[in-house]
Amino acid sequence: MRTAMLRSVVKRSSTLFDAQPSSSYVVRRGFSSESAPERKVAILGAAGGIGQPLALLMKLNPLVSKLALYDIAGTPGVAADVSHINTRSEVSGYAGEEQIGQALEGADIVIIPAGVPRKPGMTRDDLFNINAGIVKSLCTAISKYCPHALVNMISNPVNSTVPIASEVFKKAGTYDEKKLFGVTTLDVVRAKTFYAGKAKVNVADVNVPVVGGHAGITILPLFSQATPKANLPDDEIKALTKRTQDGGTEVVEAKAGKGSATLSMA
Ligand SMILES: NC(=O)C1=CN([C@@H]2O[C@H](COP(=O)(O)OP(=O)(O)OC[C@H]3O[C@@H](n4cnc5c(N)ncnc54)[C@H](O)[C@@H]3O)[C@@H](O)[C@H]2O)C=CC1
Ligand SMILES: O=C([O-])CC(=O)C(=O)O
Repeated sequence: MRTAMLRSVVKRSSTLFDAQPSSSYVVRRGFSSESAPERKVAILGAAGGIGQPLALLMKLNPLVSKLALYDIAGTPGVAADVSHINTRSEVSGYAGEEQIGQALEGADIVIIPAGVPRKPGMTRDDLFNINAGIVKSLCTAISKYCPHALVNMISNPVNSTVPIASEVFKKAGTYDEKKLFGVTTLDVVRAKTFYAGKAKVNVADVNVPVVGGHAGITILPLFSQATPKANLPDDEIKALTKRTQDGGTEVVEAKAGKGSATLSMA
């Protein structure tokens, strides 16, 4: 899904890498390829639990030519580390609000895992007050510096942060419903894994559509449409549905206060 999205992106110009790097951020040159198109990806919240493995995966993606890693702190170190991987993209680290413009300028895709994660006993909605403000300010910057970028919202509660982003973009006159995504792929990933285990089929062959939102009962895995067909009894379908809906809580509880899903998410 990520690859399909990246393939649909049109090249846009970027001036960032023509400039001399200042001492406050790092620019590391990667290996270039003549034939692959130029595409810049910016990760906002790149020093966090999701941001770091996501930065690694983006660095491994041959469709990415520039990777901008932005966070309030810690990104020069993450950028230095990831930049040593021998793939084509140039990696830059940006820390602090005064550098967000440089991080976003020319970005084709912006991925946002910035914000606080849940602790045991919390719902995703409990994150609203703090994450709403973070998302609002980041989306305001996106409107200003890369208004045409595809925006992938990971920060929770996704059911609310996506509407917040759309309102910010509408106010700025940059809203395009085809370019704003709430990232709920993890629900599909979980539904496939849990179904394969119950149905005793190869997980690589499994497809399970999931519709709705990204919190509790708003997550609707359609196991009736799952393939390969397995004719599981109703009680097993109910249990699979509940486990998929509660998958995030399962990880939050297992991590016991050290955050929520990061690796399966990235
Ligand atoms: N959509 C989904 O499927 C999932 C969403 N999440 C959500 O993703 C978010 C991040 O989770 P983690 O990476 O585990 O948290 P984390 O706390 O490990 O990392 C968050 C990062 O965001 C940064 N940050 C905070 N305010 C910022 C700002 N104004 N600008 C830029 N960066 C800022 C922090 O410095 C930190 O590095 C949480 O809200 C979590 O609930 C988590 C798992 C799955
Ligand atoms: O449950 C959480 O807080 C994180 C999340 O969205 C998930 O793992 O699906």
